[in-house]
Amino acid sequence: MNKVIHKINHPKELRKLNLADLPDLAEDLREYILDTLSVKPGHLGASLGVIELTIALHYHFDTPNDLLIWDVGHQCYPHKILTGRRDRFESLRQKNGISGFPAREESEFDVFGTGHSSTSISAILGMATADQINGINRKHIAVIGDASITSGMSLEALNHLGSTDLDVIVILNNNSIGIDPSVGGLKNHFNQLIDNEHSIFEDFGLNFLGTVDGHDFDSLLNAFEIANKTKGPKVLHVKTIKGKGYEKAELDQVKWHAPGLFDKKTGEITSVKKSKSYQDVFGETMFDLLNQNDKIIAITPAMVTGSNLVKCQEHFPKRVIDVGIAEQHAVTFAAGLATQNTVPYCTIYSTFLQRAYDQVIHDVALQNLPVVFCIDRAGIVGSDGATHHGYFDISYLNSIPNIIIASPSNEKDFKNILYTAQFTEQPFAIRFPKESIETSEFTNEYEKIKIGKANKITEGNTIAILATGQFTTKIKELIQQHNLEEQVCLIDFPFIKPLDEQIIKILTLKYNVIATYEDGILNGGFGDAVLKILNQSNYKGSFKMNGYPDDFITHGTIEELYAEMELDKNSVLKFIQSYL
Ligand SMILES: Cc1ncc(C[n+]2csc(CCOP(=O)(O)OP(=O)(O)O)c2C)c(N)n1
Ligand SMILES: CC(=O)[C@@H](O)[C@H](O)COP(=O)(O)O
Ligand SMILES: [Mg+2]
Repeated sequence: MNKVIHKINHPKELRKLNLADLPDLAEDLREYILDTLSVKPGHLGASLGVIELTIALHYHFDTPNDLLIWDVGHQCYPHKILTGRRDRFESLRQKNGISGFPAREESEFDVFGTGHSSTSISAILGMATADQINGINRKHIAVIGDASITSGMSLEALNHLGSTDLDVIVILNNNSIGIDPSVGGLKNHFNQLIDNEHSIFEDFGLNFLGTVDGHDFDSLLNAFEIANKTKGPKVLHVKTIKGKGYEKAELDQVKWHAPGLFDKKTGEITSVKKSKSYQDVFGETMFDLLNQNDKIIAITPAMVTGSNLVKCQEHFPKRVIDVGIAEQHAVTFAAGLATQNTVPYCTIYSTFLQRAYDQVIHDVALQNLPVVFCIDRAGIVGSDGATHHGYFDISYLNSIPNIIIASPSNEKDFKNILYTAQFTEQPFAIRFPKESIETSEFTNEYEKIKIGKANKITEGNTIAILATGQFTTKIKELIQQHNLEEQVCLIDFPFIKPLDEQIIKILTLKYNVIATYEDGILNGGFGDAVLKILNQSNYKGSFKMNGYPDDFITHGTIEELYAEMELDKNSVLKFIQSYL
């Protein structure tokens, strides 16, 4: 307990340390983060890379009065530990524990909630503008990574910032990598940035303060002194190493971005892979499709590994394109591809696709272009929490004309839907969760699936349940486990749009109880679409919609969060039994 880290409950105490104590504090922080993350999985590499930077920032600036924002926020663990959350750090990303990202409701030091990249410069500029209007004089600092600063929002904010006289400090934390190796023309520019050479930042109208070693306290603190004396908006280029101080994490920065459970001593990653996942099926199938049809092009906005496209990219380097953290660009880039006799599969996590909503409408659906959207992490994602759950994609896509929305519940359907999508002449969205998948015999004989058709799984007489995606799987297992085949009529909807209206109308003639299950927010979702048909059919029975409430869902395990929303298997069973 006599370590330096145990003396710091607030940056005020940090600022009392001698400069010579800071390396020891950095060592303590590194060990503490490694010890914790080895048993409580989270984002490791980025946090290890900013330990010295974090200490120097809280040492030099008067936080929380001076405002500090961490872009993406996955690198905020040293920040959280130094700002009064050391003893809660072991609850990281767990239910009722601290979030894995900065969160305003969690601490006055978390001045802006992050999780999606490239928001920090816009937000800090907003804060600095407000302070100028309110006559408040303090420092405004945004820390943003080399991949995140190339995103559209960041460039929009830099352009605006350059037109102001605000004393904002943008710290570019350049470790030359995103989750995967960063891409784009600016990467080389950043890596060639040295002190007195012209930089792109001056073109934006910003002061460029030069390049410093982000692991050297003297260089950092000296640079902050210069920043304080430099009027107007400025950029400091800080070079860091992702995973700094833990050899395995430095050597394999992609894997150690978020390694899961690991043995700190041996560096062995001990997380056990569960059964086959939707992501496994997606990666396998995309490989087949790219192999079968040389017009197919897979696009990912900086999530090659997360979207399971590494093998595809190795084999088809010209047709698996990482556009960087640029979801809006990814969608309209796909739209352009679709106009010229190629078949784009635009692969974006549900939560990140939110950033490209207008592009889906204006550039794809309005022109009825055949872009295939592979929407991964649809539904609850677990410990990443509210900023990363795929809540809204059913709702936000359901209201767009021309678009097909598919939601497969098993391996065979998933493969055949991905296969079928290449032949359709309109926008085609396929959503799938971060879950294990119901495997099916598949002889690699792909076949076209009938779009819009629902499938009857069981023919029970008492209650009709209409489900989609992973809820069909869950409920099918429940019916089998509890021998409810006679009571429950389960209908699987591999397509949410167009909806199989005919089967719904037939159900209204036979069942007094109809229910829907979907892994998405109920506002404007699958259940709402079914309700519209029931109303048109003048259905008099009882109808119950099951899905996410009109709220934001926090972090925890997927099972815990579904139990909280009464969408876990026990709750579904109770629901069914209440009608028997
Ligand atoms: C809008 C958005 N797209 C994608 C992601 C997924 N993501 C999280 S961290 C990351 C890479 C960030 O790289 P960089 O900005 O260089 O920061 P570093 O991890 O190197 O500190 C990505 C793509 C995200 N959080 N937000
Ligand atoms: C910080 C960030 O946004 C990504 O690292 C995200 O957490 C990836 O999610 P998966 O772990 O589900 O790929
Ligand atoms: Mg980086």
